Amino acid sequence: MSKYISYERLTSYRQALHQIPELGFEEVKTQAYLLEVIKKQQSDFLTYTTWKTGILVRIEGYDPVKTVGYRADIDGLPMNEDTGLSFSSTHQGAMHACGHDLHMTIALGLIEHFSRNRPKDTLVFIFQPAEEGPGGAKPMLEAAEFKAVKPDEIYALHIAPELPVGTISTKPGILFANTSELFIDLHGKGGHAAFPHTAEDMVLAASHFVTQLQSIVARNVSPLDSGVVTIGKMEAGTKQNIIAEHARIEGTIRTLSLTSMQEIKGRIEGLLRGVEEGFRCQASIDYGSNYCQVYNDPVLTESFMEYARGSESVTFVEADKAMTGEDFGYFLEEIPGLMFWLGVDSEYGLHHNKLNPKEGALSTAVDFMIEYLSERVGS
Ligand SMILES: CC(=O)N[C@@H](CCC[C@H](N)C(=O)O)C(=O)O
Repeated sequence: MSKYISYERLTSYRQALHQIPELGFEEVKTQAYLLEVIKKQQSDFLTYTTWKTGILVRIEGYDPVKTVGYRADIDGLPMNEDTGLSFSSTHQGAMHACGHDLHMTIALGLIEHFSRNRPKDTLVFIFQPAEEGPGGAKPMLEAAEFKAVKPDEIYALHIAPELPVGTISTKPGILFANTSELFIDLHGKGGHAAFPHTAEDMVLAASHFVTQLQSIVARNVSPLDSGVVTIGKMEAGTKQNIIAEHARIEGTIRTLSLTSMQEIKGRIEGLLRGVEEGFRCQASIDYGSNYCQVYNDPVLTESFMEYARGSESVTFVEADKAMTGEDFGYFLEEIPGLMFWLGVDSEYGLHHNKLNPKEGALSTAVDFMIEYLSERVGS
């Protein structure tokens, strides 16, 4: 139960949004739903603009000297939901498996509160598309629509399935890693399964390459540093009795420093040259989109943590760094602020097709952020 907003309304927003997950920059129904709720607020001091499939909502303070921002990401992931929930995704091949349905709902709850309780300073709520890829934060920051409402400080949260409901967690400095997507194509001469000596097998080449990749973090990244190279998708061949002429490997690289990112990319390119030579094929590499680290402003974060420790609405736990990526890092490059984890207690984690966050976390986040933002903007 929320102290400030109807819990039934919060869960109805969340369940409606959960049913219509859309991929990055395709969030058309999501944007329409959010606009429908925003337009219902009937506030004289609330205005909004759209940018691509995103929305910027401004609640003008009654005596403003600064603007405080709150960002929610709005896209889903390309996967089939397997939760069995009555409000499961109605979009085949798409799911809110990273909690953005909760992120949006919490922002709607905050908008509802502050559009009825006018703050002294101005608030801006940012519904940002394409966090999972190709990245909406960077182009949004460059857009005139964003520059017109650019906040002086900014906040965001991310659900944490492993933390209990009622808990929030963060730390000053680096919270999330630098990321780079990774797309590799291998092309060779295909052929008949019965005549392997006349062809170059891209299934075999790709398999060797993926195995070799594991040596990079184990043997090339300092044990005192951190790195991740994960391959999440591999496709090759067309039929069981045809030697594959093409393989595609898709993954992601995560590091805590840009130097390690460059080193890992250099090693991947070196190993690929070996695969080209060893398996008589041609390789191409595309790094897709890259996100900078999420670096929480030390001063704001220390004061946020002190506030959270004294709050009756939450239990605060200091966080460790995580190798997750978030394009909220681009907002933090330009605007002081922070991101924090919100406990949602799900047996299955982020990016799992059975992820099932507990909805009680909506009240925790809405109540805590109403109280914290009220401190920041005055009432
Ligand atoms: C919080 C979270 O899960 N974020 C995503 C961000 C995706 C980054 C990029 N598209 C990539 O895959 O490298 C994550 O996977 O950490």
